[in-house]
This record gives sequence, C-alpha cells and structure tokens, in this order.
Amino acid sequence: MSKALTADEAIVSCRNLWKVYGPDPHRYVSAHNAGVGALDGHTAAVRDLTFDVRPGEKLVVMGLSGSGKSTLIRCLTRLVEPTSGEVIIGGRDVTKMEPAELRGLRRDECSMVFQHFGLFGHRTVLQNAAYGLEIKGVSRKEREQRARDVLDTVGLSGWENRYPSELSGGMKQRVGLARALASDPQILFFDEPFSALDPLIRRDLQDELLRLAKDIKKTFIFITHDMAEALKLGDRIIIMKDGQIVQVGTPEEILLHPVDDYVRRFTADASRAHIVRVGTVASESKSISVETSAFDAVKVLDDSGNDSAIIVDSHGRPLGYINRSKLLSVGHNDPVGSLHVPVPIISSDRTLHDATNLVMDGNNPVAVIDSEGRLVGVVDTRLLLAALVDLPDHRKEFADLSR
Ligand SMILES: Nc1ncnc2c1ncn2[C@@H]1O[C@H](COP(=O)(O)OP(=O)(O)OP(=O)(O)O)[C@@H](O)[C@H]1O
Repeated sequence: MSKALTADEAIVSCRNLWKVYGPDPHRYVSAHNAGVGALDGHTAAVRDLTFDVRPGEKLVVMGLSGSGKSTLIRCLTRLVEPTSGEVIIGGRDVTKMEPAELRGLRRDECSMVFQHFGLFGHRTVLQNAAYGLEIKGVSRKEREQRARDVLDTVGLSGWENRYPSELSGGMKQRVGLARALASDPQILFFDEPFSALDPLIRRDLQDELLRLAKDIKKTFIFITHDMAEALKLGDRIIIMKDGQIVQVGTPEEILLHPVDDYVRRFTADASRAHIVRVGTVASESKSISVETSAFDAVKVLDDSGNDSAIIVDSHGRPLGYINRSKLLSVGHNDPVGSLHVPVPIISSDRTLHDATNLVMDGNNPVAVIDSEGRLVGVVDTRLLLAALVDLPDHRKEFADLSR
C-alpha cells in the first residue's frame, strides 16, 4: 500500500476534507465526529477524505457517477467551498486563503480542463489558448507567442485563427488543454475531459496526455469514471464510493489486490498483461557468484532448498542459469562460471505482455533486473500465467506449487 507522505513531500495534501450539502452541514460533520450518527436531509458528497499528491504525479480519482469526484476536485481550489478540513497546496492551506490569494492560486498555480471544454465561442483558438495569460496581464505579443507554442505542443498549429464552432470535439479539448498549459501551472486538474469524445479520439488524447506528462513534469489530478482510463493514465488511483475513498494504489496494486468486490468489479475487464510489471510478480531467486565452485554451489542449493540458481557477477548482474543436475555432473572444483547456460534478461519495469515471448521461448526462467542491471528475481511460465489470471496471491501460489 502507498505510505502517507510528509507535508514536504506532497504538493497537495487533503486532511479530513468534508463537503456536505443540506441545511446544517457543520452540524452534520460534528455529529459524525461525535459518533452520534448522520443527520437526515443531508448529502455528504465528500466524507472525511485524507490523501496526498506527490509533485509530478498523475493521480486519478475514479468512481461511479455520484461518488463525489467532481465535488472533491472542485473543493481543492474552492470552486466548491469545503464544509471542513484542510487542503494544503504548495505548503499553504487553501481553505484559509483570502479571495485575492485564492484568485492568484487559480490563475498562477492550478489550471482546470473540463469535460465540456469551456471555450469562448466568439474568440479564436489562439485567443482561447491565450485567455489565462490575458487575465494575468501578459502583453499581447508575449501571450500570443506562448499560446502558439502550446497549440503546437497539442498538435493544433495552423488552427490559430479558427473558431471553436469549426473544430471537432477532440480538437476543442486540445484547445482546452493548450489553454490550461499556457499559464504554466504547477498542477493541472482534469474533470472527465475525454468522456464526451469518441473512443478513438479519446485514446489519441489519452496518449497525447501521457506524452505531455513525460515532457512537462506537472502534477495531474484527473477525474474519470472509466477504469481503463484510470489504469492507463494514473501513477496512482483513488477509488471513491459514496464520498469516501475505498482504495488508493498504483494500477498494479488495484489490479492485483482489490480491497473489495466494488473495486474487483471495476478491474474485471482490465488487461493485466499491459499493466502489471514483471518486477511485481517476479519471485526471489537464489543467486550464486560466478567464482563459486560446483561443490559449494550444491551446498548453497541444499541450504536454500532450491534446485537451480542464477549465476551473478561481482555486481549482482545475472550471467546465466545453473541447476543441480548440471552441478553434480562436473568436478567439485569447477567454477560455476564455466557451467551455466545463458539466461534471458528482462527489466523489472517491463509489462507481463513484454515478457511473454521471452518466458514462453525457453524452458528456463527469465532473470529480472533492476535499473542498475542487478538481479531482482526470476519469472517463468507458471508465474506469468498465475499473474495473468485472477490468483489472489500468485507469488505464494507459485511457492506452493514449486514445493
Ligand atoms: N449542489 C449540490 N447540492 C446537493 N447535492 C449535490 C450538489 N452537488 C453534488 N451533490 C451530490 O453530491 C454527490 C456527489 O456528486 P458529484 O457530482 O461530486 O459526484 P461525481 O462522482 O462527480 O458524479 P458524476 O460523475 O456524475 O459527475 C451526489 O450525490 C450529488 O447528487
């Protein structure tokens, strides 16, 4: 599970955030805190939410209609006034900001991209993209140059002088994105920006967003009710139900360890092959240094209860694979370095899909390495298949099978 961040590590922190609609929202929260039950006639759209967002993170908030996503994202910049709790952005409590400071926050640090584009029909694409800068008082020349740059970034060069009515839905959303990017905010909020678009356009824009996110290193807080979109875009996903957080986790954590049936139902159709990383499912492997003699290597296998091991160099980088029968067929003093067979290697951050050919092609395990090239484990056909189908704890399952 994702651990809580300190105030310094988070760019956005929500603490015990509530938004209650009804005649006496504060009394509703007090009643809840005092444990005296819920007051009638109220809707708690956001219920006591606490979470952090890391700088540069793509955080997706996902849930069914009515689960409180829009209310939550609007509470973060007080487009909707929270009932209680704290929202810390860049070290300052947004809930305590005076109107001028709040306007500054919205203008300079946070931008929002909406589902229904929110473009001005009487302004050109260029003027729409430059709108945020105009409000900031940036000179016409400078803002138009910047707007041209961001329009180019989102693939709209050549469309600067058109009007929104001349654009397709996907293009309108690109203008919305350009407008949000133009003022160079630290945080971008997306409220279901692609849900009104056709599936193909939607996929293009998701890919575009991922490409952008790599280049521009902004923090993204993205709302969707589409799990496939959440899994594709999110570094982490918050799953909401009835105003509460049901689960927070990386796409892999959510896919492999859904906390309940509500989450499991969302993930039932997701492609594990394209989301789960090899490093997550790799099992630990015995490693033996290349200098070790065959005799000592057998002792290592005996002690560890394994029948095979990966041979590694002095830096822990995998060189090959060796098994007990091979070790027993040679002289005691032969170094294992002369005996091993080459082992296929895959990086731990590749997906199961990437690993499939390597794993299926040979009889031996595939060595999984970290970014330094060191062995972190092995993956083989059984592990791969166990991870691809819905075994609750595939590593344990593998350990049991291999006994
Ligand atoms: N202004 C309001 N007055 C009363 N209740 C509201 C108001 N706005 C939202 N709600 C209620 O708060 C709950 C959460 O709504 P919200 O729009 O945040 O959910 P959502 O997950 O964003 O849904 P959707 O995907 O349909 O936009 C719902 O029960 C909704 O009816």
